[in-house]
Amino acid sequence: MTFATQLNAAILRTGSVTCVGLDPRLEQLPKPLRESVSGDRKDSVAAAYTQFCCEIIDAVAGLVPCVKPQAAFFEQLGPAGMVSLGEVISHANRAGLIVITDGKRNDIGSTATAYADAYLGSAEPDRSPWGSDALTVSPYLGRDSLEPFVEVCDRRAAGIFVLVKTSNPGGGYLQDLSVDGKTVYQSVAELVTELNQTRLDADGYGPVGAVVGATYPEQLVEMRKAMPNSILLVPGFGAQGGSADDVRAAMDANGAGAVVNSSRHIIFAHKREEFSVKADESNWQDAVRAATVQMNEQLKG
Ligand SMILES: O=C(O)c1cc(=O)[nH]c(=O)n1[C@@H]1O[C@H](COP(=O)(O)O)[C@@H](O)[C@H]1O
Repeated sequence: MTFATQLNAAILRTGSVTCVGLDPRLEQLPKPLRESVSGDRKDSVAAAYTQFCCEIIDAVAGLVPCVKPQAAFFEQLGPAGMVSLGEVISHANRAGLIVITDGKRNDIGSTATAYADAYLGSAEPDRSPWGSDALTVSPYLGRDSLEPFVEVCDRRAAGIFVLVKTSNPGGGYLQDLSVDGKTVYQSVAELVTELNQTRLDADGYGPVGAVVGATYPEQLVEMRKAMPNSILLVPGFGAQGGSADDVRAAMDANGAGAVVNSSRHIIFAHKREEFSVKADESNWQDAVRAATVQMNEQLKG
């Protein structure tokens, strides 16, 4: 089964398009985990990140189709953080969640192949060492930097999400530039659609997905039409201000074809007043679950 087929099936099975972003930050961890850390020792922080993310996975398994570990927060800890990232991905694999590793990688073709080999594919027999089902990828180096990823996607039933229109305020600096009568993000969308053409599943989706931010609802409508064969990864919901109304256009007629990411608003829900937890924050997982259910409901409504 291809990546797109699997992700759409998981969306329909769970009745959810929520993607839970795993972006751990030491200072925002719930008390019991913060207190388990000795000093600022990186291996101790990494152990807390592993426990935090694995318990989030246990709390949301069955409620959502996928999780998105953000590699940056693990890399920040050095080698111990990378071990933690590997453990978190494996735990999500075992919990039956689709894993989109957020690394925003890319390079010249031959190096891109190494990134693709490293990250893409969770299924035996040709499982990648990181074991993620998909990876976020930058298009900045051009078509021949994306093709190696797509070839590995073909071999390992994996997917990529190409940065098309990002959620950050400064993204337009390059993405909105006009060249030959179209913007850079529109040109990237055309390339994404082209790469999918010979690779469509029965529902018309290919392995090349696209990132389009919830913070640009008009462009989201435009990009849904421009990339009918791409699963959209829509970040920027919640903490960055994106609302359910802003992302409604991302989903197809079946309510699939897109996932909406929220990181801080779900994983640090113990800090939100509406999800009050005990003073010792020992039941922080209840807040994670409640915030996930709330987001699912908002996106259905
Ligand atoms: O590729 C991404 O996931 C991504 C693309 C983008 O345009 N904007 C964006 O915020 N992201 C990521 O999505 C997550 C958003 O986190 P929250 O703002 O806490 O929900 C972070 O891991 C970002 O790196």
